[in-house]
Amino acid sequence: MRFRGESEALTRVGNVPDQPLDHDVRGVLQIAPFRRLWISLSFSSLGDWLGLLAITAMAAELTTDSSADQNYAVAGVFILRLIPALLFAPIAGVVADRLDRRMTMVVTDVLRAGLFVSIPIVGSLWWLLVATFLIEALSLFWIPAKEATVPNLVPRERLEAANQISLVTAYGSAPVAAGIFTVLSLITAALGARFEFFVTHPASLALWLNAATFLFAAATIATLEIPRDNVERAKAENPWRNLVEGWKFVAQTPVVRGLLIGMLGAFAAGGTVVGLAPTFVRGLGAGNPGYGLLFGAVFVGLALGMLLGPRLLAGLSRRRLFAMSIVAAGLLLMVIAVIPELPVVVLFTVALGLASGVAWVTGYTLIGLEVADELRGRTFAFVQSMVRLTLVAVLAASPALAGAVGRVDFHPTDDVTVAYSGAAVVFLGAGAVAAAVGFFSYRHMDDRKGISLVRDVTSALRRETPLADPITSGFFLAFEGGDGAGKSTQVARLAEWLTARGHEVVVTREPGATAIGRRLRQMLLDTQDLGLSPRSEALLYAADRAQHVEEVIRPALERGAVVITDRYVDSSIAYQAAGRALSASDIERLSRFATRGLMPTLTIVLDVPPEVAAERRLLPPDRIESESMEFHHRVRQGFLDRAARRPRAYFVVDATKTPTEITAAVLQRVAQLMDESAGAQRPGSQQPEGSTP
Ligand SMILES: Nc1ncnc2c1ncn2[C@@H]1O[C@H](COP(=O)(O)OP(=O)(O)OP(=O)(O)O)[C@@H](O)[C@H]1O
Ligand SMILES: Cc1cn([C@H]2C[C@H](O)[C@@H](COP(=O)(O)O)O2)c(=O)[nH]c1=O
Repeated sequence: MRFRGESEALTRVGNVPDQPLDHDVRGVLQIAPFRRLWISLSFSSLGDWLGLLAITAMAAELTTDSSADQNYAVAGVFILRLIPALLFAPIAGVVADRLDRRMTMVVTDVLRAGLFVSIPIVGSLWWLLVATFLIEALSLFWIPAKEATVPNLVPRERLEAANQISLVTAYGSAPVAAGIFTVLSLITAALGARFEFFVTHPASLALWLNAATFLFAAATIATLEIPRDNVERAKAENPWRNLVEGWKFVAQTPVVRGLLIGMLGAFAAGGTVVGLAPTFVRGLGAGNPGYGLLFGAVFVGLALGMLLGPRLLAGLSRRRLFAMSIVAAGLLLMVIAVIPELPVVVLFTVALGLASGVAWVTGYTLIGLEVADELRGRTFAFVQSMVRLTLVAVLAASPALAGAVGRVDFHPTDDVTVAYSGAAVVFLGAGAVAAAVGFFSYRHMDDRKGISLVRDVTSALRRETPLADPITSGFFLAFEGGDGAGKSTQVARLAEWLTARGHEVVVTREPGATAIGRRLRQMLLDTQDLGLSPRSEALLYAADRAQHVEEVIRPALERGAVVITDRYVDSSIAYQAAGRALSASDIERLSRFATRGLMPTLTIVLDVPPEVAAERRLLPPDRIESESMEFHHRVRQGFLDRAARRPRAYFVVDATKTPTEITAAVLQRVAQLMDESAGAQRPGSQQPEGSTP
């Protein structure tokens, strides 16, 4: 089969979700199928941790010769847990995409249970190592099946909450497992007084309980219905092609590539911390207690990041949040490396964990949101195997690197020397690499180019309506000015000129370009005194604008048309803020809400003294035209002030000139703008930096 293009293989990309992401964890647990998957996951995770503790303990017990042999046996367990990822992860992805994911999870849970039961029964080191390898290989098939299932069970807006609870459960079950293991060890010791078996096999109870958790997990999802999309398409391929298609998809899709690179950078930095933390802490003069503190700090931060980060920045593009958190993690690691004070290091380590937690949960959410069901298993599996590969490489290389670097003395002044350990220097490098990777990832996958990141983050923190996705086609022009300035005349002339040059031109106006807008216009301009308050007036203009953008402007720009509007946001700032003396920032916020931040590329202001404009009037004045001259002077000043603040986005024309002179100036400016944009394809812009609607 031909490799399908990115657009087909990605689900609808929701950089700003239609509905805000819902982080109500209790709400997501009320979705019955997800709740069952989560219960199953909780038991499997508990089993995983318990299994790790029991197997490593038993490996040491089965090797009684010397402590060196015991260390090798335990290290062997860890290595055997990593190797299957390198061998089987790609196949596991194909299985997750082709086969029934529920069956995959049930079968792997049951087989893992059987293997755990067998370890104490066989009771030999070689079988323990073989079983460890097989268990890990089975987990590799279980993980992508589970990860790829979550998006099938919860609506898009709840996916992040589902990932948050899944990840927190997966890692939160570690201390629970440790507690259970301790209690079971005490029970085993007591049983050992009566049964010889428990003296020779002290980890058996833990391993059997562990087997029971896997059986329970399997039973929980045995009857779970998992809706699938396009699974037939994946099945129709031969498995080899499935595999190649998965790799191609990851390699050729910028967002997935960006995600992968970001995750690998983050894990490389994380691996460095894990590998070098003991030496680093020793360099700070703190021994094991300091190491424990640092270890705990990472996990506290991770939990906080997973739970709070995405909620705090709910309105921010997930791609941006992902890349930003990796950059932040890298920078924090650099700070940790250069500050030789344990309390400060612990504090920054919490922050580092927090940033990593955000990156982790966001990365998972992004894959779930953006990768189509039929490719999701392979994508998760690919990410998983690359992450493990990176971890192995970093864990192996970082101590050697730190050793090679050795102690570095830094002399800020002649009589002050600050000594950095090799570990600190490697931390510094790893942090710089992670920050650079995060930045690269940001550039690679940014879905809001042209929108200031600071602006996006601020509005997310303030819980403001997120700006809409940038429009990358069409051209958006607005005419503004007082009543009778000559806008309609110039709009018509410009439209004629552009049409003659082959553009699709949509001429529109405010208020009244839609059915709802026409009714609002009647209310707004009716000279009969309805007692309309300034605030109601502002809201009615904003309502007209929201409808206008949704129904007329956005669709036309998306078609690639040139939209020319006779009045837009600036009229509200000039009339309702300057004219009616309402707060300009209130009106700006209202307009931003109405337009989701869509602003013209160029606003042409026809400037004319109100007295001159009034003389041009042929019809009786409407409600607003009937306002006092002072009002109209404030309005004129309102337009001019706004244009003066952003001269590049405005073109002010002296509208006392003849219509022909004005047209010539307008055409020249528009032609110049279009020439400038020809290379860059400048669309209706999305609130360029520093602008407010
Ligand atoms: N530069 C000009 N000099 C003199 N008269 C003009 C000029 N431009 C337009 N006019 C005339 O002024 C009147 C108002 O023009 P036009 O309808 O284009 O203004 P407008 O800004 O759209 O008005 P409104 O805001 O009330 O809709 C028309 O009769 C038009 O022919
Ligand atoms: C969009 C907009 C308009 N107004 C005022 C300005 C004019 O007096 C009328 C519209 O009449 P026109 O003949 O179509 O120019 O409405 C306003 O006060 N606030 C606005 O946001």
